[in-house]
Amino acid sequence: MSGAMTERHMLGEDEAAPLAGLAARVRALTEAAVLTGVGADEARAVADEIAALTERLRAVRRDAPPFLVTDGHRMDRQGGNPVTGVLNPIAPPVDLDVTADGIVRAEFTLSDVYEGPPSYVHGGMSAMVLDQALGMAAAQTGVGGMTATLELRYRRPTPLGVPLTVEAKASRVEGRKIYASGTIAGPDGRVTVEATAMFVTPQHFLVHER
Ligand SMILES: CCCCCCCCCCCC(=O)SCCNC(=O)CCNC(=O)[C@H](O)C(C)(C)COP(=O)(O)OP(=O)(O)OC[C@H]1O[C@@H](n2cnc3c(N)ncnc32)[C@H](O)[C@@H]1OP(=O)(O)O
Repeated sequence: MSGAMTERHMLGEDEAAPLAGLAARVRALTEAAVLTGVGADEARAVADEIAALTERLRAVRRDAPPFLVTDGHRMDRQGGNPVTGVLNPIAPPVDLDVTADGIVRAEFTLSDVYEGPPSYVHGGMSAMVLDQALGMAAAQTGVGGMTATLELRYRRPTPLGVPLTVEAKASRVEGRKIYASGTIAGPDGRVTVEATAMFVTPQHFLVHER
C-alpha cells in the first residue's frame, strides 16, 4: 500500500525511459485485451503468459510509485499519476503543459479503453482529466491543494479516438482556497465538457512548503 508520506524513489531519465516503455506496452496490451476477438483457448494461454510476466515484475517491488527527476512542472514528477503518468498504463497519458500566463493545456486522444456510453468517452474519465488539469492550474498560483469541489457540465458527448484539447486556468485565490475552471473540446473546437473547481491547501502543505 502506498501512503502520501512514503519516501519516493527518484528516477533519472535512464531509469525512467525503459519503465515508460514498459507502461506503453501494457497500455497497448490493455487496448488489445478490450478489443480482442481471439477464442477461449488463446485467451487462456495469453492470460497465463501475462501472469508469468506479472510475477517477474513483482520480483522487485517498491513501496510507492516513484517520482521522476525533471526540471519541469511540479506534477510532471509523479510518474504513476493516472492522468499524466508515463509510468502508469492506465494513464492515456495526458501531457499537460503550462504556458507563461498559467494556462494548463494538452492535446490528447482517448482510446476505446475509456468508453462510457457506446462510442463516447466515459464521463468519469473526462472528470479525472479535468480534475488533474484544474489542479495543476491551481498549483500555478503557488502551493496548490486538494480538490474540495469539482462541478462538471457535460454539454455534448466527447468522442473517442480523435484529438481532444483540455485547457484550465486558476481564476482567484482566497486564503487557502484556489478557484479554477477549464474545458475539454473536440477536434472541431466545440466544448464538450466544462468544469469549475475549488482546491483547498491543507495546512500541512504549507508547513512542507515554507
Ligand atoms: C501540491 C501539488 C499539487 C500539484 C497539482 C495537483 C493536481 C492534482 C489533481 C488531483 C487532485 C485530487 O484529486 S485531490 C483528491 C480528491 N480530494 C480529496 O480527497 C480531498 C479530501 N478532503 C480533504 O482532504 C479536506 O477536506 C480538505 C483539504 C479539502 C479541506 O480540509 P481542511 O484544510 O481541514 O479544511 P477546513 O479548514 O475545514 O476548511 C477550510 C475552508 O475550506 C472550506 N472547505 C473545505 N472543504 C470544503 C468542501 N469540500 N467544499 C466546500 N468548502 C470546503 C471550509 O468551509 C473552509 O472555509 P472558510 O470557513 O475558511 O470560508
